[in-house]
Amino acid sequence: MAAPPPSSPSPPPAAAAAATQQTQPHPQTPFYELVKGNSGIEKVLLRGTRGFSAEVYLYGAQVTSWKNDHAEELLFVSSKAIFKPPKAIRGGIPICFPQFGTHGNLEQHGFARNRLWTIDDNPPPLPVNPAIKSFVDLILRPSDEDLKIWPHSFEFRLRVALGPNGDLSLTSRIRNTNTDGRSFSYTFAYHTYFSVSDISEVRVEGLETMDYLDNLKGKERFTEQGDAIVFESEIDKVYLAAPSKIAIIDHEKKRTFVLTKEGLPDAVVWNPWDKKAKAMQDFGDGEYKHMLCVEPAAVEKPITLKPGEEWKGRLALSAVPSSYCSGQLDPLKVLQG
Ligand SMILES: O=P(O)(O)OC[C@H]1O[C@@H](O)[C@H](O)[C@@H](O)[C@@H]1O
Repeated sequence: MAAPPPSSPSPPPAAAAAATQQTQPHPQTPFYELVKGNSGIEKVLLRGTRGFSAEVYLYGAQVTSWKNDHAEELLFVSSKAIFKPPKAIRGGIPICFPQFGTHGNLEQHGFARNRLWTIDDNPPPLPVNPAIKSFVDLILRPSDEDLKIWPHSFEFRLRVALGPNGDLSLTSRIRNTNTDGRSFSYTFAYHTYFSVSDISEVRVEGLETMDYLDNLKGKERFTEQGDAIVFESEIDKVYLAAPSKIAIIDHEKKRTFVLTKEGLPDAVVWNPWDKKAKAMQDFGDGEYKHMLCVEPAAVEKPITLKPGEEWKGRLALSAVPSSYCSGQLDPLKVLQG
């Protein structure tokens, strides 16, 4: 379903004003295409200017592709990913809601990532950059089965937008629609899998000196020491109160990913490394070398919403050439370009 291009017939003068209103693209008019993806599941294609593109599966509202103007894939999706329930798709940007990881009694990472979302063609207005022409709004409401495992009524709206410079943004709006007066609490993450040339050539800046919970050590709290984060073995850490900008610098590709997060205090960093990779059915043995998850999240302090309240959490991603000399620049200057 592609949004119609603005047409320009010559209506009679009296009808001209009304016709213009109907045919001019409103800034909120979504420009996307709906096509069949793997396993026959529908996916949304977003196409930006200069060849930028992104894909979003209705299954999990999961972004599975984000390409730059050279058609290079910027996100990692496993060659063994399974595109059907009940598994979440291994790669892209799964959404963890209403639980991150094992921080609660639900299945790992909650159920939003393995539910079928629908397109919301009439979402409540969201302030939008008028330069953004390619976006889609998706919505998830709980089914009767979901209400049995998490007895709360909610509306989860996700907007995925492709900016004029190829930036990708995800805006989540979660509303408590309980009619019995009850609040609910949840944890959340954008479980973003970045594609990297070689994990040993990658560093993450912005998280140094942060406190973190180490999932490999029973969620014990530690403080990161020293410089930027580099990778030599399995990592599974939840950095607490992380800055709003984090950079992933891929030296071999000469590419820097810049993540900007709002409403999401924490950031999870995960790479399974060789042993865990082998144990995962939907992940290739050597694929850990070519991916890194950096996941803007709200983990340590769950978010609580009273009935009628809405929360917003946003992630913006950009991929820029790194004109970066290791250790010689202030990371903040790198982040600000
Ligand atoms: O295999 P899953 O459920 O997608 O989870 C993958 C990983 O996701 C990370 O976010 C968690 O911190 C890890 O503990 C977990 O192993």
